[in-house]
Amino acid sequence: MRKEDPIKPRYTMKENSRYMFQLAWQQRKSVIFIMLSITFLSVIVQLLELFITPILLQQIEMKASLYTFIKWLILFVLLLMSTKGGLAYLKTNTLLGRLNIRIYLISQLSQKMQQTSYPNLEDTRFLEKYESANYSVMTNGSATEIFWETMSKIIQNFFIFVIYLFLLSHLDITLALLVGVTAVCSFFYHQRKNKQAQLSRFAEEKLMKELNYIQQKGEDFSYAKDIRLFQQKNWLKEIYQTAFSNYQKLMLKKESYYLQANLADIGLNFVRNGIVYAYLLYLSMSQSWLVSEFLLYFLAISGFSQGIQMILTEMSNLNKYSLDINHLRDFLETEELFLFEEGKSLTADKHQSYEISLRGLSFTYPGAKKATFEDLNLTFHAGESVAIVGLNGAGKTTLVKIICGFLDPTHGEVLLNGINIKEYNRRDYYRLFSAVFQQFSVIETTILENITQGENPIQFEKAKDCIQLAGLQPMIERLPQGLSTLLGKKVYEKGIELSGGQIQRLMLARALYKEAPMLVLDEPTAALDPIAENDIYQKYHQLTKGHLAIFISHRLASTRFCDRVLYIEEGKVIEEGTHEDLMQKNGKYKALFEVQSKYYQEEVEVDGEVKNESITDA
Ligand SMILES: Nc1ncnc2c1ncn2[C@@H]1O[C@H](COP(=O)(O)OP(=O)(O)OP(=O)(O)O)[C@@H](O)[C@H]1O
Repeated sequence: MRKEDPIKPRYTMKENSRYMFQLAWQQRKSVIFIMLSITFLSVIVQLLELFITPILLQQIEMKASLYTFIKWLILFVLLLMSTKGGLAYLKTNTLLGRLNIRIYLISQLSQKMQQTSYPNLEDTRFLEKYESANYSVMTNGSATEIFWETMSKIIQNFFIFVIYLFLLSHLDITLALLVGVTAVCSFFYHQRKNKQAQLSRFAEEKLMKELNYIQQKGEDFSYAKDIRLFQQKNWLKEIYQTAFSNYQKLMLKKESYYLQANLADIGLNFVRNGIVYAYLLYLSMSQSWLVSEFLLYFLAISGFSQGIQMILTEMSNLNKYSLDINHLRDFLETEELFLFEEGKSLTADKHQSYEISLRGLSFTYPGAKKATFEDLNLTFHAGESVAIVGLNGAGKTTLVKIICGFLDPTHGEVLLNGINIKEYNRRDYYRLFSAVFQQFSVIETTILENITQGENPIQFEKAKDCIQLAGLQPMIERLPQGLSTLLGKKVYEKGIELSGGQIQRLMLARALYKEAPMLVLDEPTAALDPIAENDIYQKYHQLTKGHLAIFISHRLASTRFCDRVLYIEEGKVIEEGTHEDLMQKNGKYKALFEVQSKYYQEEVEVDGEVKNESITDA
């Protein structure tokens, strides 16, 4: 479990501020200029507001003419109107720029998630880092956007502080000191309470995650059937309410800290103002000031004290935002386990031969007590098709993840034509594989784009061939929009939902379109009916000739098309050979095959007649 109090931040407040300025300089320079202009105009407004009443009052005291009085009044009103108008304009104008910077950071986060070394995605600490980083870009009030407002307030109040200090030091330095010291005291108290409230931040994030999770699952279409059938409504509601009530308790505690800090502030202000104003009154009486003079100093004192407090409060806010920016940078700068651009480059060439060897390979999942593989030695020869079979949990998918370079072995190595794959740019290595995995990744866009994966220009003829081979053609012909039909209903109202088998065919078409030199299929036909499965495996057999192809399938009919079958049990290859070899061996493979073949009876309708036929005998 993560510690509540964050460890020493990697970057200081100054470094994070510089980071934000550099980012704005690269992405949107106007954000910096507008922030400085807002600061300048805010100082002007504040000074105008300070001087307007004392100067007008002074005109009355000096019995100035009505013309002079009105002249001053109009001057102030015009100045105030133009600066405030300018301020309003700039504040609206800066929003888009700030949003742009935040959106740029969101895209950086998303890219890191999409491209990070695969094991990171299974690492809880990395995922937690992502959650924390996300917090700093989530809304308009998040650190990376609000930073500019805070920075502007700090600079603005610093100028106000200097101007007022100059004004007050002319009057009496004790007064300036008194205001300064009391403001600093109240700041430190505030700071302590803020820190206590901040401590609940990680617990808050965790509870928010839980609440969002339940809410999302409740709205997720793929859960809709189970929720109804298993009557999960009340159960989900109960989980949500428990999390919500914990969240409420936490918020109440947090608010109580803020309340205590605010009450202390009010008390301290009261005492300070009492002392300071009494002293000011004493000075004004002993030195026979004009009312306008008294008013000017009175306003200057409250402005000065407010200025100091604002600087300190905004510095404390900046510190808080800096911690958030730290989380963001920490995540973006998380070291990669694999080599990417720094690795040797590779080009996917479908005419080249590729051989993959596993040497002394052991693999243990992080936190697992038992190794999934221990000292495994295997070679997948160029051009052969290999079937990996075995019972649930034997390690088939893990093996494929290691071969494809998603997981690195804990010990031993994976060699590509004799060279450790760790030396290559991992992104280039991925180009060598076409794959269909158990979990589908359909993007809600057109059928064609799902197959061609953003390739530009699209090779229409190749796409059509792949559709034909994957057996999607009859389905597409029935759709009025054909290949341009949109998939899914989350984004497009007119999108269509595909059946499990149709999605599997779509994934096959996508894998074929990629035309990579090696093919990996992890349960590629699980959602297909036996006739379609048989048909597809026959096609694979022709398609993969000359290419290394690795199949994982629980349907043992598929193994007959393969040059070699590996039967895996508890991370070890216990039987190996052709289908015929293993049948002759009379071992576990044969036993499994016989259990299955009983069910492989199909009814094939030929010319209107229904015939019984066993696929396994075909
Ligand atoms: N991310 C993970 N973290 C920890 N253990 C895992 C992880 N993924 C898989 N395992 C474990 O590793 C073992 C092998 O799993 P794997 O998915 O490779 O088996 P499989 O042969 O593909 O199973 P199936 O036929 O059910 O798909 C199992 O005991 C599984 O619980």
